[in-house]
Amino acid sequence: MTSARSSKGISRRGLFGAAGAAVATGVAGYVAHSALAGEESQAADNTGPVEFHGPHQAGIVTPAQDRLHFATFDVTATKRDDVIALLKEWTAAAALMTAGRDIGQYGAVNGPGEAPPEDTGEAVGLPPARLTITIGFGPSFFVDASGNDRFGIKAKRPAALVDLPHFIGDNLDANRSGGDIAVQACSDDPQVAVHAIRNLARIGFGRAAVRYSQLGFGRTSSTSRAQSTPRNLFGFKDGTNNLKLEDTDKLEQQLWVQPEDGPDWMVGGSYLVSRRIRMTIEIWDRTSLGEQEKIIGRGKGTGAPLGKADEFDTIDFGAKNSDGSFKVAAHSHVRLAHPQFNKGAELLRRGYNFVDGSDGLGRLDAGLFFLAYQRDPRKQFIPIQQQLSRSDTMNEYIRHVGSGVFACPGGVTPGSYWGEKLFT
Ligand SMILES: C=CC1=C(C)c2cc3[nH]c(cc4nc(cc5[nH]c(cc1n2)c(C)c5CCC(=O)O)C(CCC(=O)O)=C4C)c(C)c3C=C
Ligand SMILES: [Fe+2]
Repeated sequence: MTSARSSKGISRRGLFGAAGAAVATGVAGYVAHSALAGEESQAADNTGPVEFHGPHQAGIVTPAQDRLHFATFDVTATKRDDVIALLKEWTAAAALMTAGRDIGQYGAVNGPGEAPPEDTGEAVGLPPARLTITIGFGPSFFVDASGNDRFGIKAKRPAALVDLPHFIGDNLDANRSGGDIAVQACSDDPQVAVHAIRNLARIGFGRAAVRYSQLGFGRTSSTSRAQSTPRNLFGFKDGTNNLKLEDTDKLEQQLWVQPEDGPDWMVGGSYLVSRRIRMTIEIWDRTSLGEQEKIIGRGKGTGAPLGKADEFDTIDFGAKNSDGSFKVAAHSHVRLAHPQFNKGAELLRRGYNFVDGSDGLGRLDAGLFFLAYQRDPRKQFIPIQQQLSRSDTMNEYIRHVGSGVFACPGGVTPGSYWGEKLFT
């Protein structure tokens, strides 16, 4: 694997340049459509690359892209050196793919005719479309089920990387939970995100096997104030009161692992909790508008807190209706999840809508693939979810069916590889 393409090779970006006029027309059409709909227009150009290297991994505060392909891997290699080699190869491939290039020396179409191509090819001609690839290590990467040190890194397992406890109502499928390594690929083009996971899986053959993967087709949060707030499958704006990349001080307090937290290899990193949350949307769709708004605690049209007019108005948790009940109900989702009732804890939510066909009983297998980054899950996701699982009136309409927790190290510098500090 080389970082430079061969003189024979054609980069995807090169091909994209040739097709630039057609794509530009598409972008212009999209903006015009948005303006007609009265919506805030998205970033003007979602086709370009996102820098892979930096102090933090891309794909966390990066303005949330529209598409997700998430996968977890079980490491089948048993030797430490094989794992390191895999991480090096994955890092090199991720750097190329996020730059919009084929992987390998010869890419998809320029290699010898006798060998399988190094790159699977379905992204040839596509722009990078803001592809980010983010990696995290699960508890099982450090120790096996018997507590044995798998790769000589047991002592480096962060205290914050706890196994998540059982929450009331959990109905977890082991085949959609856990995993030694998680990879989150996000892009504004679904084929680019799928290509990324597929090629990492291909590189991993014989050393790491896909445990499960999840496609997401629409973001359910905004991670920048420049983005409009999208809607989840309940039809509500989701991501209004999220941590945003502009909140730099808060990100240090709530998102990024600090030197005093340790371990060293996690400084500048963050912990990811993933939850596959099935939504019983057929039942939700028969629930009155008033009840839906009471459950969430916000208006369905505006996204404003109940009793307020605008989406970003401050929530008044003391405001009451004439019957003495709280305008933002005592067991509403936003009240129970708000930092005011969680010792100040916040999350950077980065989830996606999913519909994976139907379940054989005429119900859509649909929901929210919840992804949340944080500085310490023991102080953030766990207590918030304990409170939600006990009292949230939304629980009647959702079921947590998959789960994972991963330590995502700090950013990659040129010449280093994902998790290098964990192995040195
Ligand atoms: C444990 C954390 C959370 C889970 C699990 C969760 C699931 C979940 N949420 C929605 C829809 C909405 N959530 C909203 C706000 C919100 N949710 C959480 C946490 C979890 N949600 C937080 C911390 C917040 C912010 C609360 C606040 O500070 O005001 C909203 C309102 C809009 C917004 O602020 O984003 C909606 C809508 C669904 C459908 C869901 C599971 C399927
Ligand atoms: Fe929520």
